[in-house]
Amino acid sequence: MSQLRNPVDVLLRRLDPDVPVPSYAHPGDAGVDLVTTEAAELAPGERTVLATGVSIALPDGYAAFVHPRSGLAARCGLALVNAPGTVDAGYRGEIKVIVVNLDPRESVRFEKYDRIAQLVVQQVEKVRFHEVAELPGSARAEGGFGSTGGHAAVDGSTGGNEYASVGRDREGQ
Ligand SMILES: O=c1ccn([C@H]2C[C@H](O)[C@@H](COP(=O)(O)OP(=O)(O)OP(=O)(O)O)O2)c(=O)[nH]1
Ligand SMILES: [Mg+2]
Repeated sequence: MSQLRNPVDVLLRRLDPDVPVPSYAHPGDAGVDLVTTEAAELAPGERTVLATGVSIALPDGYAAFVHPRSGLAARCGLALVNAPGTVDAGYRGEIKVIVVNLDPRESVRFEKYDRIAQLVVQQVEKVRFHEVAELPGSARAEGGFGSTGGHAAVDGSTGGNEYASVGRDREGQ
């Protein structure tokens, strides 16, 4: 693998000596894979919290985000309940992955040290909130939750149509 450009140094502790130190599979990758230290089987609809065997100390101003692996999502219907999970810079505990089997029929089985998620480290801004009585205007104003059209509103109404489907996004164009 070629050298990474200006990598950020992150201290990592292995809580299980057989867990690999996470590394990028390709130089341009955004995430490093995390493994699980426990075998598990998830029935359809079942969720569990899996240990990864690592804890980290991120520099201040950074956070790590636990993202799903798309291969597992596509093949097994595996999702992360809280995707993306947020690992705070000050968190020193073991990184955990909250998985759910969204497949309606098949169980998902993990063996020890299977790669189950990926960790993306990013810089995060800190903000100061200033309370005001009125916010400045904008083109979007308060429009949201489907205000640009093409799908059902969140209140359950279908905007005058008898059905709601993602396909209406295409039909409306
Ligand atoms: O997928 C995740 C999400 C979070 N965490 C850890 C790191 C994070 O710093 C801590 C707290 O996460 P979060 O703030 O999302 O959870 P909370 O329910 O708000 O807990 P807390 O009250 O401790 O902030 O839990 C994980 O290991 N995996
Ligand atoms: Mg929190």
